[in-house]
Amino acid sequence: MDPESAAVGIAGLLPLIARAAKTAAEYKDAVISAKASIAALTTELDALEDSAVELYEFLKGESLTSSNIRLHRPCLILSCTAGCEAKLKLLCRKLSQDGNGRRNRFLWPFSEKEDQKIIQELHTFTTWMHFASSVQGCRLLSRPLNDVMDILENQLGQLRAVQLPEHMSKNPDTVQAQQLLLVETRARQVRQATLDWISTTRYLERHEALRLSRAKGTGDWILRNPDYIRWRDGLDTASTLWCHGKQGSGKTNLVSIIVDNLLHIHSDPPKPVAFFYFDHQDQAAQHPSTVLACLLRQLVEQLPDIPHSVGSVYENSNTKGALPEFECQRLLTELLRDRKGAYIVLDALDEYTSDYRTSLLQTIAQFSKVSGARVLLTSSHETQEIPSTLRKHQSVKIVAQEADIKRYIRQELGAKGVYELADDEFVGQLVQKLAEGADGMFLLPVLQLQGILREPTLGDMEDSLKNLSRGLNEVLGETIARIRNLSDNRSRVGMLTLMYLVHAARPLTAAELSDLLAIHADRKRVEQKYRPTTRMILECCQGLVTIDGKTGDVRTSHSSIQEYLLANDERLFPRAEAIFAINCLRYIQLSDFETGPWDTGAEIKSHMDKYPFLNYATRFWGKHAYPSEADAAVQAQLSSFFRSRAATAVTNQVRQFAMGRKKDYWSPEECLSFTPLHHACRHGLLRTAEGLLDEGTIDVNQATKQRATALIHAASSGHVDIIRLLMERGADPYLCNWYGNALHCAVQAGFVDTVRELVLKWGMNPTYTGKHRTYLGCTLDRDAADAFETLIDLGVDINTEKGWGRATGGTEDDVELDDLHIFLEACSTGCYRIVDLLVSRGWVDVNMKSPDGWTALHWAARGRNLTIVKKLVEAGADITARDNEGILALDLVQQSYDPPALEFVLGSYIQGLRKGYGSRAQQGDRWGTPVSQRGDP
Ligand SMILES: Nc1ncnc2c1ncn2[C@@H]1O[C@H](COP(=O)(O)OP(=O)(O)OP(=O)(O)O)[C@@H](O)[C@H]1O
Repeated sequence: MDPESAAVGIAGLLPLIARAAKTAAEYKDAVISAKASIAALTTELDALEDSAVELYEFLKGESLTSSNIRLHRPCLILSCTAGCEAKLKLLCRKLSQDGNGRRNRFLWPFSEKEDQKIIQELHTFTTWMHFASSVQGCRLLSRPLNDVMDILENQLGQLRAVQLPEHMSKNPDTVQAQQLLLVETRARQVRQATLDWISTTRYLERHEALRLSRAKGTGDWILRNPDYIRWRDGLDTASTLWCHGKQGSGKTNLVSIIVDNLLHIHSDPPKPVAFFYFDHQDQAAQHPSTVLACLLRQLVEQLPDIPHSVGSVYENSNTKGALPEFECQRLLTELLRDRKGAYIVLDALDEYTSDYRTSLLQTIAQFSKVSGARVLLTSSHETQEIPSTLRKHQSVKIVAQEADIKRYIRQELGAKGVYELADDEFVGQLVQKLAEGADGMFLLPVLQLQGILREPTLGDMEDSLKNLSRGLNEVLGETIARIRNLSDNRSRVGMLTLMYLVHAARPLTAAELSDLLAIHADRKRVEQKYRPTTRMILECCQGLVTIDGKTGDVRTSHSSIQEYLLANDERLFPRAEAIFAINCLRYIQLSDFETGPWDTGAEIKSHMDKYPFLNYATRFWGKHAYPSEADAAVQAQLSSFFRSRAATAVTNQVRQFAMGRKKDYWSPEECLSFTPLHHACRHGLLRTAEGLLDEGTIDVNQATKQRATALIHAASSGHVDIIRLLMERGADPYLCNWYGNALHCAVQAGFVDTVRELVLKWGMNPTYTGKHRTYLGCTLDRDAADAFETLIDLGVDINTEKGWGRATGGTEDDVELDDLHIFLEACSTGCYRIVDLLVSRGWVDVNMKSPDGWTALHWAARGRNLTIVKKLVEAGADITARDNEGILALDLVQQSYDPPALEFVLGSYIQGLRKGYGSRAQQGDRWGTPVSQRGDP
C-alpha cells in the first residue's frame, strides 16, 4: 500500500479534530467551571491538528516517493489512525452531550481525571504523528506492531551496549556531548514554554521600532541628567522617578534610550529590566494582568534559570489557563526581593485608560517598596487626569532639546536628498527656524518639516518655510488642508481614512480599510483594482497615519493627532456616522454576497478571507446606523437592505459565525428566519422598527428558528424605547427562546433600566415560577451585580430564590446545586461582584452553610476563586469551620491553592491562625492545623 492512501485516513481526522475543538470552545461562554480544562483540551487539539497536517503533507510529499517506503497491512500508521479516529468520535459525542438535557450543556462533561486522561491520549497521538512525519519514523511505523517491537528491542540492546564503559571509553566525548545536548535542548524547551505561558505580548517590537526611527545621537542628555543618574544608581532614597513633559516632547523616545541604557549598565548583582509602552489605540491589549504578566516575563527572561517559584506555578498549572493576576503580583514581588531589585519602566500613563490606571499604579507602588526596586514612569503633565500620586515623586521635566531637533532635521534632509537641491543658506535657515520654534516639543518641528518636504520644488519649500505655521493645532490644520487640496480621489482617500479611524468601533486593519475605501455607490461588486494600496493610503494622509507593524492596524501617527481629529470631529467629518453606516450597508448588499447564506463554516470563512471588510460591516453596521437613523440617505439604504433576504441573512450569519457561536445560530434556516424587525430591534433602530411594524408585514411576535423574538433582542441589547414600542404593539414578553423570556435575557445582560421597564411598566413578575431558571439565578451567568440588586429592590426574596431554579435536568449533581442558596452558588461559580454586594450590604451570613455543612468558604474554595475566599475571610468567615464530615474549610482552601499563593493573598489571616494553633503546630501540617483535628467532626 502506498503512503498516499494513508494520507486519506489522516485527512479524515481533520474535520473531527476541528469539530472537537469547536465544540470545546463553545463551552467557554456557557460553562461555569473547568475553563482551564477547556483551554488545555483545545491547545492539545490544536497540536494534534498541526501534527495531522504535518503528517498528511509528509505522506503526500516528495521525500517519501524518493525513499520508496511501502506500508504493510496492518501497520502502526494505519492502526494508530483508526485508534485516533475512534477516540475523536467519542470525544465529539461526549462534548456535544446529545440528549443530556439543558442543564448538562452548561457542565463540562469530564471530571478532572478524565480530562487528564483525554489530554494524555491526544498527546500520544500527536507524538506518533509527529514521529511518523520523518522518513526514518515513517519507515519504522510502516510495519506491524510486532515487527516494530522487535526492532525497538534490538535498538535498546544496542543502546545499552553503547552506554557500557568500554564503549564509552572508545568515544566518550561524543556520547557525553550528545547527552548534554539532549538535556540542554529539553531545558531550553521548558524554559521557552514557561516564558510563553507567562506572557506572549510582543513587547520588544515597539522598542525596536523606536530605536530604528530615533535620530542618531539624540536624547543622550537624559543619561547625563543628575536626577536620572541618582535614581538609576540608587543614590536617592526615592525609588520612583516621574518624567513628565508636554505632549510630543519626546518622552517615549527618551524612554527607549533609558531602557537601552539600563539594559547595558553593570550592577552587582545585575538588575533585570522590564518595560511597557502604553498606547492609546491598543487599550484592549493592556489589561493590568496583561501588563504585569509582560513585566514578569521580561524579568524572568533575563535570568539564567527560571526561578523555582515561577517554575512551580507553571508546573502546577499543568500549562492550563493563563497566569492569574494575583500569582503574577506575588511572583513579581518575590523576584524583586530575590534579585535585590529590578528596573520597571512604564511609558505614557496618560495614554492608558483611567479605568485601569489607578489599580496598576497601586500595584507598581507596592513593587517600588521592595529594596533595590527602581520604577520610572512617564506621562504628559498637561492632562488633568494624571493622579496626584505621580506628582509627589521625584521628577524630571522633559523638554525637547534644540540640539537634538537640529540633528534630527539634518538627518532627515540628508535622507530625503534635500542637500542636493538646496544651498547651505536655506538649510541653515530651515534648521534654525524649526528648532527655535519647537516650543519644547519634538512633534511640532517633525510635522512642520514633513509639510515642507512634501512641497514639489525648492521655491515652494522656501515659501512654506516663510509662512511656517506655529503651534501643533495650526500645523495639523494645515496638514488637513493639504489633504483636502490633493486631487479629488486622493483627497477622498485621505479624508475618509481619517474619518474612519476616528469613528470605527474597533481598529481597522489596512486590508479592511482598503476594502472599505473601494466601496462606491455605482459599483455592485468588490473590485480589487479599486482597493487603494497601503502605500497610497499613507501618502494620501500626508504623514498623519501609520501602520502598526505588530497588528497591521491603521492608526494615527501620534496620540496628539487622534486628539486633534476628535476635537474637530464635527467640523471635519459631518455625517461621519451616516457615511459609515451607508458604506457598511452598501458593502453587505454587494452582488458578491448574493449566494448567501452559506451552508458550511468553510464557505463563510472563505468569504470572510476574500472580503476583509465583511466581518466589520456585518458586526457594526447597526452601531453606525443607530446615531444616524434620521439621515435620509441612511433610511434609503436601510430599506434596500431590508428588502434583500440574502443581505439580511448573510449579515446575521457572518456576525454569529465570527463571534464563535454554534451552528444553530448561523445555519441558513436560522438566518433566513431572522427578520428586518429582529435586526432593527437588536440595534435599537426605533424609527425603522416603527416603520416595519406600520407596514404590517411582520408580526410583532414573530420568532426565529431558535425562538428569538424582536423583544428578546431588544431586551438583550438594553434598548428601552424599542421595548416600549414593541409592548405597545402587542409583544408577548413571556415568549421564550432556549434561555428564557425577555426579562431573563435583560437580567443576564445586566441592563437595569430594561429590567425596571419590563417589571414596573409592563408588569412582569420578577419572582419567576415557570419552567426556566429564576431571574435572580440568571444574574450569576455574567456576575451581573447591578441586575441582582435591582431584582432585590423590585421585591425578590433572596432566601427563596435558587440559582438553577427547578428546571434543571434531575441528575444527583443537579439536586446539589438546585438546593443551594444563591449566595453559596455565587461563591462557587466565581461571581465576585455579587458576593461583594451580598456581603457588604450584610444581606447574608458569611458563615451560611448548605445542608451538607459546606460553608461559603468551602464553596468558594471548590470554585477556585481566591479573590472570593479573601473577601469572605475579610468579612469574618470562619476559616476553621467544618462540614458534616469534619472537613475544614481551610483544608479545602489549602487543597485548592498553591501555598505561596495563599500566603500572599491571605498572609495575615493564615499567620493569625498559626498563632491560634501555635502550641501544637509541630504536630500539625504546614499551616499549624493539628493532625488530630483534621477530618475529625
Ligand atoms: N529622538 C528622536 N528622533 C526622531 N524623532 C523623534 C525623536 N524624539 C521624538 N521624535 C518625534 O517626535 C514625536 C513625538 O515624540 P514622542 O512620542 O517621543 O513624544 P511624547 O512626549 O512621548 O508624546 P506624548 O506625550 O504625546 O506621548 C515622535 O512621533 C517622533 O516623530
